[in-house]
Amino acid sequence: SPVADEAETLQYEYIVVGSGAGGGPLACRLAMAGHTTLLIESGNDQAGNINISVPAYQGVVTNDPKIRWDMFVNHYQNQSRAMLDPKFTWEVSPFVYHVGPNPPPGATPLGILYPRAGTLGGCVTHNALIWITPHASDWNNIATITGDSTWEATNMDQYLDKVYEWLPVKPVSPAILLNDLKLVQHIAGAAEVMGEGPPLIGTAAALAVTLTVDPNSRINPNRDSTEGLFQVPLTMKLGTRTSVRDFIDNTVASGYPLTVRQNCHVTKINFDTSTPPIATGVSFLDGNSLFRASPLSGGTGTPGSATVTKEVIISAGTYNTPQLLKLSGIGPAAELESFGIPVINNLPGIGTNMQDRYEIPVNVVHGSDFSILNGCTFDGKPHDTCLTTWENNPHVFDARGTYESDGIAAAMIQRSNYAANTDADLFIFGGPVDFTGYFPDWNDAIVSDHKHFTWGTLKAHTRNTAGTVQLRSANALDPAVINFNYFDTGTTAGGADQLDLDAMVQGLNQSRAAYKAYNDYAILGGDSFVETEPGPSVQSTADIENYIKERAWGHHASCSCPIGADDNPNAVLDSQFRVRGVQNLRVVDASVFPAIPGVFIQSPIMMVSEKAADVILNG
Ligand SMILES: Cc1cc2nc3c(=O)[nH]c(=O)nc-3n(C[C@H](O)[C@H](O)[C@H](O)COP(=O)(O)OP(=O)(O)OC[C@H]3O[C@@H](n4cnc5c(N)ncnc54)[C@H](O)[C@@H]3O)c2cc1C
Repeated sequence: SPVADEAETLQYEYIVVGSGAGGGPLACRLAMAGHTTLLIESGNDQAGNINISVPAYQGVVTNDPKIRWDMFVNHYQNQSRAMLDPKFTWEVSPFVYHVGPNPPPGATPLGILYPRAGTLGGCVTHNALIWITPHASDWNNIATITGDSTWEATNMDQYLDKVYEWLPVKPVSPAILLNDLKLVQHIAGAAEVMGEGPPLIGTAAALAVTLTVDPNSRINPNRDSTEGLFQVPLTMKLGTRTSVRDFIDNTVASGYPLTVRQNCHVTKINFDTSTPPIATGVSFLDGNSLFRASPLSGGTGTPGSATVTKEVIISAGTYNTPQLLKLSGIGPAAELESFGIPVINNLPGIGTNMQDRYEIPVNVVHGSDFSILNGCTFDGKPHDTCLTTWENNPHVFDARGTYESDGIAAAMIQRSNYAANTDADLFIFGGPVDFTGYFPDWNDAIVSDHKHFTWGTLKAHTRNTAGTVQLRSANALDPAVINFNYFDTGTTAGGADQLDLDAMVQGLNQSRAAYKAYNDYAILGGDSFVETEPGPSVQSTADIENYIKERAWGHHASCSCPIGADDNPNAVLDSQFRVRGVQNLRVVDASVFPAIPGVFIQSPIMMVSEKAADVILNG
């Protein structure tokens, strides 16, 4: 990259801030169309880092100091209530944490860890690789709200085709999963409660067929409402994570006019003084790991700036995009003024409407190990024989073994009795891990032994729109203050909180039913287990509800700069991603959705990224 004292001469047609699911593909498309494009990324490219490549290291990679941003969020603003969650975390000294009650004297309460990635490719470089495409209703809803028919699902389908031009998707081979008969027994139990009970004789063969059933099927007209047991498609190629960062690297290597400026944190969008104001470029700080959520932070960086002849596009993610807009003078006037930030445009919706899914596990512990995890230490050391197997074998006949899986074996997809429409709204994933959500070193805890199994419910189309992103200070290197305002402290109109809770209870009960059905397949030889989460004492609906309210988490935060109708004062963007009230400025990432889409979020974000490229290039 050019050095800082040349920065004043940096000029491009487009600047894209943030290289994740939203910004990465868009920057590539703009450059592939021949436009000089500057893609600015606070982190750097981790090419060659084994943690980003091995699918089974999806937990490990979230803890890699070169990549991770430790964001802490509030599920509840009332701290006594928040501390009921055993995942509640305290800071003992910088980046040294205490998790749970009884912190050491002087520790500072932080909240709940929300892993984020500051690296090329953004959170897609550290995520769990799961690829589930959105529901048609997600797109049709945006078309209805905005009156822009290009958002209709039938039109959006072309953008999925565009994503598949560069993104390979492949499920874990059933052969790898079916080697472990105890695992097979759990999958058989789930198949039974989903009404697909495999015959007792030939169970493994019957399940092998089930595990080829694609939840993203584009030939099933009823796909969005189809229930059952499914394979889990992953963004990988030849048993290796492949994703947005590969698209970016390939675009640069192909000679398109894409400049990636790494280790560069954008602090402000610059505007001229016309009416309406026109975005002219950005100010930034060059330096490694500057953002203070990075455990490697501490530097102050070298200032610089760049200008555009066409547009600035902000793709810094659900938390950082509203923060950057506010720091630049676009946002709720009172909040900006309280930090001494001159108001360019009073847009009250920025940093509001934030949404997430709710997730909750039912975990059990067996007396003996899952054999699929034999030799897997998840630490990259020489004794990690699963890594050796993954490294030393080509991707033929499933020879790379367990590590070409992300640890999730299968998923029950179900429509709860509380869904707002016909879409299946529960995704209940199962695997041989002890997963209870995110907290420091969660990646070690989930595999600290090889005896646990998790069925985890993920609730799609949640109704809570009460999340906020607010400035902590006027310093761009300070993380924002994030409040989700869960359940009864959030959206309650029409019983919204209770409907989400009811659906979660149903998912939890369905998980327990799958464990019960496990026993019907004892012929496979799996040993017995004891429930560890929520645990045998949590049985009444009231107790289950309390458990969910205390411990639920999410990891698809979105909707904090929503697209909306022209007459909606809280709409931040128009239907073409343009920030209202200013010119030459768009937002393209997880924050653009008015309502949280689909079941997993990376696919709708990448489809939005492809749509934005089309809108920008073709009007
Ligand atoms: C642990 C975990 C697992 C997940 N697993 C899955 C999964 O399996 N499937 C799925 O669909 N979704 C998953 N997700 C969610 C999904 O990966 C993210 O929601 C998605 O990547 C968000 O995309 P984005 O473009 O909005 O933001 P990001 O991917 O976060 O990208 C934003 C980028 O902007 C950069 N940036 C931010 N601020 C600045 C600035 N001021 N200057 C310069 N650069 C900046 C950041 O470094 C980052 O690279 C997971 C999330 C987590 C936390």
